[in-house]
Amino acid sequence: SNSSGNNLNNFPPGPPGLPIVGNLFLFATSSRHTVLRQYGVKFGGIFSTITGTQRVVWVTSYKLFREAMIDRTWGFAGRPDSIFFKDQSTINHPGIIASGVEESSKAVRKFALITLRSLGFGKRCMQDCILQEAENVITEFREKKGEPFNPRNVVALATANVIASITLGKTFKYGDEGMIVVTEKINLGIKQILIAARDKTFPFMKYLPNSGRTIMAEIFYSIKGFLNKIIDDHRTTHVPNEPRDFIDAWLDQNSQVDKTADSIYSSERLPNVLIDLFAGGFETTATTFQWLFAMMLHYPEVQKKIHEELDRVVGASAEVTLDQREALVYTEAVILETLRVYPLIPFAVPHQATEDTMLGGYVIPKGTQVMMHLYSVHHDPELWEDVEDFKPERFIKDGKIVVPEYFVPFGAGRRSCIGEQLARKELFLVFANVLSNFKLELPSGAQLPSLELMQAVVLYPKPFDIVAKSRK
Ligand code: HEM
Repeated sequence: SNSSGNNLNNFPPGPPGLPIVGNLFLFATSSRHTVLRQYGVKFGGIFSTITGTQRVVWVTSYKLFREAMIDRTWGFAGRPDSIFFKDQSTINHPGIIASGVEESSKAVRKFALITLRSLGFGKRCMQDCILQEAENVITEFREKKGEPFNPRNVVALATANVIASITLGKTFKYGDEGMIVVTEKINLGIKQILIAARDKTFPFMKYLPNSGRTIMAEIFYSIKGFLNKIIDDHRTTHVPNEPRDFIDAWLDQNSQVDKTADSIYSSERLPNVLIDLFAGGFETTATTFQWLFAMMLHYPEVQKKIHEELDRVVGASAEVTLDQREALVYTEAVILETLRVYPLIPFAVPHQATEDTMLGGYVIPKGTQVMMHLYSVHHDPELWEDVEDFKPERFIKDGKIVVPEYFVPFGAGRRSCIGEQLARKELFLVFANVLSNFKLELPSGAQLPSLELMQAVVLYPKPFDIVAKSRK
């Protein structure tokens, strides 16, 4: 097989580009998701762009997304080196998000998936951790006493704490060193990714001082220092085979399952895996809450229906738990519809062809970066009726939730999100309990939250304030 990456005889065509900057202009526009979708329609669900020296293939139709992620199994399960910041540690001991398809990486991903699931049923039950954080959110909202506030920081802390309790066995308060590390530093790192990767896209840039790389190196150093202290504490308090959290589970796996000197469950790898759990799970979930709140302000009739359902199923005073999830059909449908309209990682995490692989009749050479434009799939008028409307009912059939296979906010296949179950439980428990306690309103005189999509790896809304009126 041709692995040189130069086999362009049967490569997907694309819009014409300008020299050097190529199709970079495409991504400068704030409506870039609409632009990408339109190119997808024009070129039949797959096209290519050029930025600097890099050719990128874009998949926009569900049919080809499915072919790439499901039918081709490992064919597109790689990750391009260029877009991630890598130092010696992440190259030799990769975490999860940027790792390739070596057996060790597959094993670590599988271990993380199984461990997240089993911790959910264990002593430190996932539901208890989440309900504790929902309680904190409600307390914070109540303390605003009906004054306008930006809900972002409150839900961000709650979301970070859910992951912190499952992985590190502890939670944080505002201003804690830990809170700053897990929310601000890891986030700053995500934002620096693109800057740090510049010199791969434009090779001449490696001769310029690259502040992105320096900042990333510093960020990683301080995050790891912090995590290693927590890991050391675990080593002294850890009881074998009674994992309290993800770190304990890792230590068990290292000492009992894999005794080899170069264990894949090594101390060097653990902080990199933990960082990826925060990087994958924090901003995504926190931002979904912001979109949910924005929807409540935009569609008061939707909020009214949720309140009616909560009052009918749960009653006025009780706490909402997972036992009621199946009965709270409309509330669940609102969460699904929000994720449809605002898929938080609109082009998933970049993929890479692991070998020359067929897709849509084209040959995608080994090493090519391939992007799955989830946003296009979720906004395809041939799949979704009244595609531009916010319509939770589309997920309800005969009084039950029905999720079509082309609903893919978590991706699909070998590299799909490992936090989906956790995220969906968290979104449900926190959102339902907040709405059970409050009616969310627009501050008087304020404009409705903007629904414009900010330009970033994650789909952020512009900041907005809400008023939380107590219902109890
Ligand atoms: C609303 C919440 C979330 C959304 C929308 C979301 C979405 C996604 C998407 C689209 C991907 C990339 C799939 C691909 O590359 O094709 C992904 C990967 C990932 N997510 Fe999530 N995610 C969410 C929450 C979480 C949570 C709570 C965690 C962890 C506890 C998590 C951990 C990860 C990890 C580790 C990966 C990388 C998997 C891999 O590379 O093999 N995510 N997520």
